[in-house]
Amino acid sequence: MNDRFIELQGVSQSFKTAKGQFLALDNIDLRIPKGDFVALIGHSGCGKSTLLNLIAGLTTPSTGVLLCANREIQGPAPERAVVFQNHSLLPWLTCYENVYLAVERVFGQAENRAQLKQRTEAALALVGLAHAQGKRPGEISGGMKQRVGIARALSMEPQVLLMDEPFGALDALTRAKLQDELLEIVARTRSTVVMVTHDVDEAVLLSDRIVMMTNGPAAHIGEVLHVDIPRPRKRVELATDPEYLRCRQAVMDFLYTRQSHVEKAA
Ligand SMILES: Nc1ncnc2c1ncn2[C@@H]1O[C@H](COP(=O)(O)OP(=O)(O)OP(=O)(O)O)[C@@H](O)[C@H]1O
Repeated sequence: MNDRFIELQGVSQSFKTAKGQFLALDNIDLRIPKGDFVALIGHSGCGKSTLLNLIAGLTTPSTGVLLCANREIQGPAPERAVVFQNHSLLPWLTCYENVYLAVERVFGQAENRAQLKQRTEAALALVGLAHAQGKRPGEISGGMKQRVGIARALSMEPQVLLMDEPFGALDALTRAKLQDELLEIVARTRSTVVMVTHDVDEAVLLSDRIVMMTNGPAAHIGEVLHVDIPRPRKRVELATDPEYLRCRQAVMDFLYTRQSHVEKAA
């Protein structure tokens, strides 16, 4: 197994603000093995999205280097697909067309229309939306929209799935259902996943490792917790699982005892 599939070496990120330079992330070193599910957790404003955007290649670090599969990350690429909290679908296109657009961009040069159609339909079927492919985003629920976003990301056959609070805007029941679906999809696709979340239970349920970030400014990685719960994981059984409870307690302790939140202005 490639235990440094994604690697961050001495990564810092500062932003220019009206009050001068603001150091958001300070000297982050992190290795993510291929096939791992990693959650980034920390208080609001600590720099989770900043870190995810760097891995996505949407921004470049002020100092340090990021690598994916031994190559420097120098911009966005289909090998690293991103799912945002607000799905970011094009409202005038159907679910099918939203996914097809991504499929065409990645595979359009090499494949014919029938193959692209097959990829699009397979991605929508993977998230249980075969029946809704002709609907527009305005005609489906928030959970369905988020599924289309996930289908669009998976349709590109990314090596890495980057998710920024993908279920943050959903009600608790829909969220639980999508978490369970994501567990199944990731088991099938063996994707490497990096997910930003505020939710301790979500982090423990889904992850192999939980990267716990200190409060900013100059946030860094406080601790990395390994979650040794065998898969497949069943949420109902986990409620009394000693390893689940241990991990949950460790994250709560980090967040609410060792990093209790103090708002700091940027
Ligand atoms: N483009 C920018 N310019 C200036 N400051 C920024 C910029 N982007 C982020 N920041 C600052 O960097 C810090 C980290 O922001 P970031 O959005 O990464 O935090 P987060 O942990 O994802 O927060 P949340 O959980 O609330 O989404 C914050 O203080 C934020 O104000």
